[in-house]
Amino acid sequence: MDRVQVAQDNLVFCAGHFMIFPQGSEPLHGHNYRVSVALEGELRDDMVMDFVALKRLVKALVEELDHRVLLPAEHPRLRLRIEEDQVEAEVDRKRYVFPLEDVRILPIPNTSAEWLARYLAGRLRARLPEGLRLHALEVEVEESFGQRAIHREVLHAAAAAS
Ligand SMILES: Nc1nc2c(c(=O)[nH]1)N=C([C@H](O)[C@H](O)COP(=O)(O)OP(=O)(O)OP(=O)(O)O)CN2
Repeated sequence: MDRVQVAQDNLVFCAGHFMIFPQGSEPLHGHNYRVSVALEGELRDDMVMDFVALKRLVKALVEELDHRVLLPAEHPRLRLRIEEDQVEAEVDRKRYVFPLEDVRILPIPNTSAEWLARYLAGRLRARLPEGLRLHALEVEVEESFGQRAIHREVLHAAAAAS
């Protein structure tokens, strides 16, 4: 089994967010997130996957999040209301209103680095080309220097065997 990894300087996104903790929510703030992706599997045409194609896929995913405010759709204390081109986000006693085009509403319960890594892994998995012989996929999201979450998925046996 072999492993490839892409972790280039351009696989970054600058985004605003706030974590919602049991005791309250953080102030809105931003990070320059860095993303890296690793794939493990058998060789096909002498590669696990072509770096060029993998970089292109990951870059497209991070660009969707770049320069946006990230809001988790699945947190039980966050109420999101979309009216025309505005999003109102209410958590506890805080209320924000953002232009809809400036936000990404994500299907996750919180915008922790862990959930962002899982979210990106799911998006990437759905876009991987057919026919790769992959065993595992790993996405790392670094929120700030030395502070990162890594999500690893063992891929379905059928995908690995194909
Ligand atoms: N396991 C996790 N812990 C925390 C996460 C996370 O995503 N996963 N996120 C946060 C906050 O979002 C926060 O932005 C990071 O907190 P903190 O390190 O305090 O903030 P800074 O990046 O500004 O770091 P300093 O060292 O204080 O400058 C918290 N925990």
